[in-house]
Amino acid sequence: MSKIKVIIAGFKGRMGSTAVNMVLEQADFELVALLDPFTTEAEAFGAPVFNVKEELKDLSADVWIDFTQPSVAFENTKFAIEHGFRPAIGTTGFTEEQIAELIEISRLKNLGGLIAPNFALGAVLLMQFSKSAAKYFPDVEIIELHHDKKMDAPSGTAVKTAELISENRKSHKQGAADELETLAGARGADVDGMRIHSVRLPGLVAHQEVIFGSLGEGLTLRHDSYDRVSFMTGVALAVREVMKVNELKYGLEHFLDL
Ligand SMILES: NC(=O)C1=CN([C@@H]2O[C@H](COP(=O)(O)OP(=O)(O)OC[C@H]3O[C@@H](n4cnc5c(N)ncnc54)[C@H](O)[C@@H]3O)[C@@H](O)[C@H]2O)C=CC1
Ligand SMILES: O=C(O)C1=N[C@H](C(=O)O)C[C@H](O)C1
Repeated sequence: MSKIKVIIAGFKGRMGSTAVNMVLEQADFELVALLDPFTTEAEAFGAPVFNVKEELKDLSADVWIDFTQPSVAFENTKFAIEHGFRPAIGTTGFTEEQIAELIEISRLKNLGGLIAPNFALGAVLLMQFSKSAAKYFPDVEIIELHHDKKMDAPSGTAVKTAELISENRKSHKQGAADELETLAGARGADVDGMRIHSVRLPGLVAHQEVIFGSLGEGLTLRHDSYDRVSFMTGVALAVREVMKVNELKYGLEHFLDL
């Protein structure tokens, strides 16, 4: 059987370098190219290194893994789809409109792919459990906690969690009707009246709590990524699964039996 040929964009970064190790460990994957603007290497890990994506346009490859940064993620994904590379995107910061546009382009191209705000299986379960709990606990706040080099806030995971909760929660403003913020931002970001709070501290990796409150009871769901290796089972799964579908999906749950 032929191997799945993989490109990694952002390979010098925290996630990209972890993904390189994962790809090299898979017998059915072949690393065919690496992309990162901030390196002078011509080759690394047996694969050619590129600094700009346009240099990859004639390459023969199956999957484009992307762990870059929010400001380039949309253009990278569009480029991958337009050149026949199935995207497996971990980079966050997409708008709803951008995701809809990319899905549309993937359908026109009949090309599978995935944008996954979180590849950790435990985080995907946390999001699904939160969606279920919201049916019975409509009052909820999301606290996401990350390392202090993170560029975007709120996290992609928190946004996706809020979207899933919204599917089961009637839109309403939480807290006191006459609540007053005496310090701007004290109540966090507002999504349909539920709140997202972003914590950034050295020492953290990626963590999220979803706190539900009701009459005389509370329910707290929490996931912790202590190490970036936590995301790799999901990335490997995505690389294999994007080969089997014909459009871009949003969320790793599309490839899991939940
Ligand atoms: N979906 C998931 O499970 C996870 C997603 N992430 C997301 O992945 C992204 C990367 O995170 P980190 O690795 O921590 O960041 P990082 O800053 O360590 O790495 C980003 C890398 O991308 C490179 N880069 C920047 N522009 C580029 C371009 N145009 N083409 C190719 N490479 C480019 C940078 O030089 C850097 O080496 C973030 O958006 C983060 O939120 C992070 C962890 C898990
Ligand atoms: O930047 C990170 O580190 C992470 N980003 C993703 C997000 O924004 O949700 C996934 C995970 O939380 C780690």
